[in-house]
Amino acid sequence: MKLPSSFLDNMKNLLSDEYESFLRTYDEERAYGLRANTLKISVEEFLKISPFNLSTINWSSDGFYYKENIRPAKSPLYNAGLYYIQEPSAMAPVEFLDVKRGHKVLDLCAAPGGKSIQIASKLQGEGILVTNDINSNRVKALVKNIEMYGVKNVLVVNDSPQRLSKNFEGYFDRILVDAPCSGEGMFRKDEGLIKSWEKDDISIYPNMQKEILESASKMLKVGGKLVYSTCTFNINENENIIENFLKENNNFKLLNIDKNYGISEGLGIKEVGRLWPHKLKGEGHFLALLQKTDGEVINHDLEKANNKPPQVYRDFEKENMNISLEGNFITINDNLYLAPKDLIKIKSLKVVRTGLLLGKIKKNRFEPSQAFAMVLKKEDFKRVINLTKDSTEVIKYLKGETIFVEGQKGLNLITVENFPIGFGKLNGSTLKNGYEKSWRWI
Ligand SMILES: C[S@@+](CC[C@H](N)C(=O)[O-])C[C@H]1O[C@@H](n2cnc3c(N)ncnc32)[C@H](O)[C@@H]1O
Repeated sequence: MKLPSSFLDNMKNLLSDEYESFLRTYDEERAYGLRANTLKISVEEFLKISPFNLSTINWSSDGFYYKENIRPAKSPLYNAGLYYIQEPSAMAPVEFLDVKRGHKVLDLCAAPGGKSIQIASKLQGEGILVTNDINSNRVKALVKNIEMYGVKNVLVVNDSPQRLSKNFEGYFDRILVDAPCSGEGMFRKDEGLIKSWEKDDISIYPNMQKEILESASKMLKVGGKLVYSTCTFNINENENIIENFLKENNNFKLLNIDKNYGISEGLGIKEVGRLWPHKLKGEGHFLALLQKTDGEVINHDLEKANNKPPQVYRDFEKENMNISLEGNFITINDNLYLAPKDLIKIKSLKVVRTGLLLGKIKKNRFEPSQAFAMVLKKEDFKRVINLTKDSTEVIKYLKGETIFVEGQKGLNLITVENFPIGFGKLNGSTLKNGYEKSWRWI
């Protein structure tokens, strides 16, 4: 791997005695990780059905290393949203955010959504997750992941931190700022990033990070906690950002990150955490935990809750389901959503998902969405066709092909090893494939 000489000079300056040992990591295998999605499966149950050889990641409650030769995205269990593939050190920021059930949490720079899903699994369906990214292309991946992993209590937003801060002043218990950065910790994972690092002007990041953190801080409640993280080694994007922020915001204090599992002190700041590839099995991350100690307490106007769904939706439930959903139903452009509770009135923000997208209201019927299938349990649906993870049928289903199976006529929930992956309509033994087109295997 050919690393830019200016990068190596910077690292030598930062690491002095440790530089040689850091440099050697580029000749070693990188770390591969995945996290069980505890919204759908417990860690114990996951380990029972997982076909992979896994070992524990110490700083994560549900994260595991896997070996390079395994391709976990090629198992149908992945499409059931049972695990997320995530670089091991990227699992640390949410572990230190101290998210509790019922919290209101913001993930401000969220796409493609690995850390949002991790936050959602800590919330376990209680409270609310607002997940945002400014980049409209990357938001598409964020939406897909939110849906595939079965997150319901969510607002997906595609807007700027500044505009968000006008809506959510003093609203959140927890905020994650996983900031855009020069990505120096990603070189082993993606060599293409070395070229971008050389080509791009990385000096733009500190100002961008400063502005994002400033907007984020306005949205935190008094007493609330914020994690600022990056996947770069550059001190200007890490310790210096925090030092400068604390100088300008004396209503914030820095909390200590426990230095277990090979996590190190920061450069010149003891409280922050550094995950170095030469000190633990991970590609590298920086994280700082801040708490707001003082500020204005804001009361927000809440949206009217408990809107009823249209009758066609209730008819659909009666015909197909063993459960009936309760909550606040909202229709936007013929799309029916189950909105999160305690939603505040939103003014002029680009919201792409207001809770769970249940489906489309057509003239006199309701058509369920892929996202709806992904939040169900097999016992919620009247007709279920279960496929085994190693069957040719499940692969064909994921490719969008017609399959031939036994079952009851009508709309069926299709499951793999009893975990939902989508819908299909059975007529005789022919299953019309309902798997979302944009999710299909190619
Ligand atoms: C490090 S990545 C986030 C990774 C993500 N947290 C995850 O775990 O999957 C940083 C993200 O910040 C987004 N971004 C860049 N500028 C931003 C801004 N001003 N406000 C919000 N997001 C921004 C980028 O589009 C990018 O998706």
